Amino acid sequence: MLKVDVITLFPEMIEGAVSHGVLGQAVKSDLLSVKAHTPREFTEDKHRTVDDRPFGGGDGMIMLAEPLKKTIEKVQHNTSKVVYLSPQGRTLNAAIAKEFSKEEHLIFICGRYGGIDQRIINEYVDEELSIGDYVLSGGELGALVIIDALARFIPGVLGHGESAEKDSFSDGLLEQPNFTRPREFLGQDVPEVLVGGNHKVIGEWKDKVSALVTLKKRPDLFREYIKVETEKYNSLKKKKTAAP
Ligand SMILES: NC(=O)c1ccc(NC2CCCC2)nc1
Repeated sequence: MLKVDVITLFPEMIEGAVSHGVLGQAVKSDLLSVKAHTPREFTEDKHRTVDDRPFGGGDGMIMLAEPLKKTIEKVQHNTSKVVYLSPQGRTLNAAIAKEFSKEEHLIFICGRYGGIDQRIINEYVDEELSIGDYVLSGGELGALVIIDALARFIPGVLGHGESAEKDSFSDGLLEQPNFTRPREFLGQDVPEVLVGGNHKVIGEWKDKVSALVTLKKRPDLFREYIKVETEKYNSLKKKKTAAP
């Protein structure tokens, strides 16, 4: 079972977010473990200080190395992968989420204020990860986005039949439009094909519309999809001609 430890000054942010919905169910069913730890537990001064002014001046405070070191060393073991949430990291995508879902133990370090002491990054961090090109007030929302995205790849987290492999982005295409009751709403009907019940025709419709939606909204993804599918087709053809 994948174990996730989140190092954060606001443990309730993490605990609250992983106790609802699909994530909450996954934690309850022991498919995933998510625990939060605050460096404040490892301070010794009466103000429980976790930050200090940066050498060289500049705005904002920096998180002290010592409380972070103690927190990391409390949860770390030899198979841990330590990830620091930062705009300087590679940007999260479905492939990275899938990769992370295969880890045994993830430790997410969530910075606050102006960041953390560089010596912690040098000594403990295996990789920095970003959820996009913007600055946030803390790493917690980044950690939660990654935890949500990776959980979908853990067998059993999504209902049977559903799978993250069928998520848009996992097959490289955006999803077709979805409808539920009533059949007519705001003067708009549900596409006939979807109420026809012919699963082969419905599947073909979904594939076609999914490709068209992607072509229209994300032509970059569509080009990549065509490239990947063409490579698959060519390698299949090569195998067929090569095989006796
Ligand atoms: N784009 C991101 O994934 C991201 C991560 C952390 C962050 N802020 C943190 C980093 C150090 C102090 C606050 N901002 C943005």
